[in-house]
Amino acid sequence: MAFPKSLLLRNLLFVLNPISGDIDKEGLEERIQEYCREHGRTATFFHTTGKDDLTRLRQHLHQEPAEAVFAAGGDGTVNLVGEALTGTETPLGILPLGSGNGLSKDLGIGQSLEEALPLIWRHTVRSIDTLRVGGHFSAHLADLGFNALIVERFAAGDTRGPGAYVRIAMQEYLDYESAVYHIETDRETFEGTAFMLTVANANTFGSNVVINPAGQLDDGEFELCLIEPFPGTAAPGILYRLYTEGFDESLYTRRLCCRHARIHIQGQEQALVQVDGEPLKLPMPLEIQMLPASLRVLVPLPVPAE
Ligand SMILES: Nc1ncnc2c1ncn2[C@@H]1O[C@H](COP(=O)(O)OP(=O)(O)OP(=O)(O)O)[C@@H](O)[C@H]1O
Repeated sequence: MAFPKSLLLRNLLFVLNPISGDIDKEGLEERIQEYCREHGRTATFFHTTGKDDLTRLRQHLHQEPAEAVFAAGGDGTVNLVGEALTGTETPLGILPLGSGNGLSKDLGIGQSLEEALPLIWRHTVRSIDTLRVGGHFSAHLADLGFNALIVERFAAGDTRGPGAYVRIAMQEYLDYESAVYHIETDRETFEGTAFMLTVANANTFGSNVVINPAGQLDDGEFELCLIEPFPGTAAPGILYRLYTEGFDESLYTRRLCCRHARIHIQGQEQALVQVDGEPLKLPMPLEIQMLPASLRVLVPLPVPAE
């Protein structure tokens, strides 16, 4: 089997998020620097502040162009770097240092620094689709409804980790009222009540819930994955299917495949939408546009067949 050749990318910019994943980043720059030196690469660093990062990163790249830019953080950091690079030839690399790291998992990137660092010299390049959700860039998953609410509550709280997420979900589930969604896509119209609706460019949440098992990051399409209201007794079965790639097998799920969509929630002028892990309040209707093959990403070389 012939392997695609890795690109010779010498000048690498690393975008470091100091707070992502509650991970101690002491010594991280030195480690990256040292690894790059060993492999004949030059590493420079850009630190996120949580304010105006996109504008600052674009200015930085304009003044000091890099041959690849690595997001060293979680999905929010990947979203930032992805937006800055979309529509350019410069590839995005990921060092997964967040709490969920959803896109890196979907791209088959190793989850430890040790496993991910070799991407700087050993990789193949894949062009993936990206989305605009209500004008906001999304490379991974966005959603409305129950999960968006939990992401917002989680972001507002001061406890991190999967335990806090599950605790908030259990508390909110009891009082949660599903809304009526009106959806128009380039192929069909749907109207009905949904517990949550995920706009999926990719497959899997950072929590390993597979919301869109058949979706592909480079097929020029995205999926709207709906979970309809369900009785409490059905919850364990739905959860089981979500963790075992069985989304389409449930009585309470539905998937619409499309290239463009407009979503309206009955009685709401704005709604909570989580986009690549960030909770946002966006006006209705919500327009979703696809930018096919708009972002180049570095992914591990395929493993040779035995
Ligand atoms: N220096 C900083 N201080 C405070 N907040 C920051 C800083 N830099 C970035 N941020 C914020 O970090 C968030 C993005 O974090 P990111 O998603 O990368 O990590 P995570 O939430 O731990 O991981 P994941 O999304 O994979 O679960 C954004 O809301 C951004 O505004």
